[in-house]
Amino acid sequence: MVRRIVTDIEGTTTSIAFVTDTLFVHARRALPAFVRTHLGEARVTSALDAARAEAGQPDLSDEAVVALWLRWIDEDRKATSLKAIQGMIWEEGYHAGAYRSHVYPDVPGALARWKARGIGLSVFSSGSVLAQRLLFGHTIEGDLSGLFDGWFDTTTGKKADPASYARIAAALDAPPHEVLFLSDVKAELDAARAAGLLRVGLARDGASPFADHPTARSFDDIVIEGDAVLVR
Ligand SMILES: CSCCC(=O)C(=O)COP(=O)(O)O
Ligand SMILES: [Mg+2]
Repeated sequence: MVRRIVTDIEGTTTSIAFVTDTLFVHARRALPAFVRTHLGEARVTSALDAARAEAGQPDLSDEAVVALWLRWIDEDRKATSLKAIQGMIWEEGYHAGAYRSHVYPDVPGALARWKARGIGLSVFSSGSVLAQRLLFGHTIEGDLSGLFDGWFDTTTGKKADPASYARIAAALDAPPHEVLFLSDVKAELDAARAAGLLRVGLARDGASPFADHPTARSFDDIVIEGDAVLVR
């Protein structure tokens, strides 16, 4: 029986274009001034220190960390410290009404249907838990954040590491074979399978199907019948 669904965000619930062209562009533009303005706040100090640890360079100045973060944005590095500072910047953007997040049109209905059947819904994304809550709280389809009761980011582990999925299943108090993971990235689907989870790959916007994972073009293609997960 599928008791839990855990979904990725970028490329799965939400277009890659929204994340790269809106969120990453805004974070890149706002980052230097944000760090200057909020320097000394515990959460910013902690993100700066985490970046120094991730870089293995404990003596980096604050300005050097900002430069490093900008480079990591350009390289799409999923560094936990970068994701933490991006979440804080996006919070200001969402609250100022600068943007609302994209979700594919099939997402709200499918999530609501699954939840109504008693399936618990969680998120596993490289974006920080703050960024995840903000994204689903400010979508073009309204506030979807209340549909979820579990939020996991890279503080749980890397998305290509099977141990992360074992940890998530344990945190959700569900055996791995009763947890369905949805993602657009093969390495993540491979890792979820290695940990014993069910999985469906999403091939959005004309992407090629996965060779070795069941593939859906939209959440509406996913049919859950007892123990079985079928793709139409
Ligand atoms: C939580 S919104 C921003 C998502 C993000 O920063 C990112 O890098 C996308 O990662 P995902 O694991 O959702 O593909
Ligand atoms: Mg993704």
